[in-house]
Amino acid sequence: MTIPQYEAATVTDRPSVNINAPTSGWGAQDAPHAAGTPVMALKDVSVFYGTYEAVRGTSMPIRQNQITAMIGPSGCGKSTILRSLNRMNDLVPGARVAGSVTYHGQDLYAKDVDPIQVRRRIGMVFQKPNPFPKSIFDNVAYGLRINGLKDNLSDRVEEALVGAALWDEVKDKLKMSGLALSGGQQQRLCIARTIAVRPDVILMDEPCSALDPIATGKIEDLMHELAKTYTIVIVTHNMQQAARVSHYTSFFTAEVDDKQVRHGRLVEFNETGRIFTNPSDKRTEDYITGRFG
Ligand SMILES: Nc1ncnc2c1ncn2[C@@H]1O[C@H](COP(=O)(O)OP(=O)(O)OP(=O)(O)O)[C@@H](O)[C@H]1O
Repeated sequence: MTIPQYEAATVTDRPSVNINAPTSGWGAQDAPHAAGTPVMALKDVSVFYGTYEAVRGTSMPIRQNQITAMIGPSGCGKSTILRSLNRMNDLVPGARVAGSVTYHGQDLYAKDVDPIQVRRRIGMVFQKPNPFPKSIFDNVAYGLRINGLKDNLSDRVEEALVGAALWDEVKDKLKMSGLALSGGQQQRLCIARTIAVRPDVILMDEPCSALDPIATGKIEDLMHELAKTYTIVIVTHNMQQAARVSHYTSFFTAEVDDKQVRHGRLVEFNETGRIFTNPSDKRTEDYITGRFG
């Protein structure tokens, strides 16, 4: 396995962020670090569903204001690892995370860390656009209201819709149901809902797989814009998409053990240009050249 080393010290030595402290500002403002420094780090992370070890031994950094893509064949544990980054696996009965996931140097899984605050700082956009059956305005205001961020609600909703490149299309119909929008607009509405609470990191689980090429292009353009403010991790089945949008890429595969059980493994993590032009591992090369997967 080829995983270039990175300096964990750059994460752990940095000033601490109190994950549990509710904030009304940008998460990144709490820890104004230069683009490219690791904001999160996985070290030897394995995720279990009951006794089944779905992914084993994953180590990689997630760098500030960069887009990190996770690619690999179906069932190799990309979504499982993505969900471990904001404790979404806590919601799956029997799921357990071993190893260390840190956010600004703090253990995300420490007993005193509040998973609700974790998910506010590390937001998530899902594969299928999932607006609530509420108005466009209320969809975006939802997270603000439940986090008690009720000041300047209209301004914040507008700011989020502008940030999600949806404002011009919906500014005259904010009371219309979010469900009445097109699929691509719904996904941008979900992105607006996610950024309204000003997270630090945005996790995206195949955000374009239900969208047509034009809507996909808009989300990809938006990701470039969002990366100026946020750190983004995206799971994608689409290698061209990973090559187009991401700065770093991790390639996962599934290994079969002696008992014929499949376990996801991170094969290679590197700058996206390297992964797609000069991968270190033969398995990565075979995958990106379409020889398997
Ligand atoms: N809730 C769950 N309970 C039990 N096993 C699960 C659960 N979720 C995922 N798995 C298993 O964990 C392994 C990794 O699944 P995961 O969805 O993370 O892979 P993936 O690489 O994201 O796949 P895909 O690209 O098809 O979405 C698979 O064997 C899957 O069946």
